[in-house]
Amino acid sequence: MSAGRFLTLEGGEGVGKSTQARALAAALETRGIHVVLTREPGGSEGAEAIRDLLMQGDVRRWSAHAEALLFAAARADHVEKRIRPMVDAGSWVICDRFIDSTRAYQGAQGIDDAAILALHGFGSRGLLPDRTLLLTLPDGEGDRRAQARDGGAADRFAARDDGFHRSVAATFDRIARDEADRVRRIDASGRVEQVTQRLIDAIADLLP
Ligand SMILES: Nc1ncnc2c1ncn2[C@@H]1O[C@H](COP(=O)(O)OP(=O)(O)O)[C@@H](O)[C@H]1O
Ligand SMILES: Cc1cn([C@H]2C[C@H](O)[C@@H](COP(=O)(O)OP(=O)(O)O)O2)c(=O)[nH]c1=O
Repeated sequence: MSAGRFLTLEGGEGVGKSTQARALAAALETRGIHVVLTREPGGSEGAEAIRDLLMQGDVRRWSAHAEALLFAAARADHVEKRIRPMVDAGSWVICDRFIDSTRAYQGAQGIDDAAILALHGFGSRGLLPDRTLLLTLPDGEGDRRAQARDGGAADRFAARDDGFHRSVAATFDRIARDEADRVRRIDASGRVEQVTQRLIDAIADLLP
């Protein structure tokens, strides 16, 4: 049995993460790879319960610190109950958002990167993906795609200003620069199939 792998997709809202997670899973399945598709927050029973706490209610329901702990707790459950067991069993796990989303989004709320990584070390034993694919679009393009998808429906996280989104994008960029072995920036413009091909090229060295 060949080794399992853990891949994550990251980027702002509407860049095409969930579309590409499905497309990449299908492309890998045609190569005979068993794929598990999952997402955060959520992905295991306990983590989905925490997702409901995070996504519903008033924008000010949680303090930034409480929110960082909830994301870390959800991830700890997801890693222990689902991600690690599936990778250990030889599957390729593709996760729509992971630790870099916490660093970007909770970082944009003033939570220190070192504190987020310390929580990840404790809760998820510091598990990092074999490869992280950071989808990028010009400013505003992801928002337009997300608005076309969601119409007026909004979760607790939708109503944030441009400064917040710029900070999120800047942190993703910094992580991609600092951790270039793990993280690859992918141009998410163009047709879905073109983007999927870029993703496959960016994991070519991991393929069996
Ligand atoms: N390459 C693409 N070109 C145009 N529209 C796209 C493309 N990829 C995804 N979309 C559409 O954009 C919207 C957001 O995509 P989605 O995969 O839900 O993004 P995310 O998971 O990053 O929020 C969806 O309506 C999706 O169908
Ligand atoms: C995983 C994760 C998500 N989030 C936020 C980002 C999104 O605004 C929100 C929900 O993510 P998601 O459902 O993936 O939204 P989208 O499809 O629009 O990308 O949760 C964090 O703030 N921290 C995290 O650790």
